[in-house]
Amino acid sequence: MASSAPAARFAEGEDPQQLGPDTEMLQHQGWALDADGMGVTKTFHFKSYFKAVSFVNLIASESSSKKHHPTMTVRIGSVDVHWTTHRPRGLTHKDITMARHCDHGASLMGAVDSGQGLKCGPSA
Ligand SMILES: C[C@H](O)[C@H](O)[C@H]1CNC2=NC(N)=NC(=O)C2=N1
Repeated sequence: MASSAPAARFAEGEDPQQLGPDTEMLQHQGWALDADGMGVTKTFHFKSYFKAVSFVNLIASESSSKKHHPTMTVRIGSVDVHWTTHRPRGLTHKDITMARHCDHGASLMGAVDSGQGLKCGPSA
């Protein structure tokens, strides 16, 4: 059989009944499950580098207060955000809540569709 979509793997102590539908909702909002099902990633696009960095700072601020931190890659007009929980290992309600916070923050920061972000380089 060809490779199929990954299944979410929730950390011990989480409620899959609750988090299953929540994860599907995130996938409808453009979040992709990691191949191992233990994390989610989304790329947010912006019209300027300053907006991209401002978005990172918005997420950093909430991360500090919630003590839950993403891996973020900043490019000239986009930011990749990855959420997973290291301990206990797997996807948790914290990842879901923070991913939603990212979607909210991105719209406050004026995120745009992928084709409309600032680009740099030979293919720009
Ligand atoms: C003690 C501290 O709260 C923990 O180490 C936190 C810090 N930030 C974290 N962030 C993420 N993404 N996963 C974690 O398991 C995690 N643990």
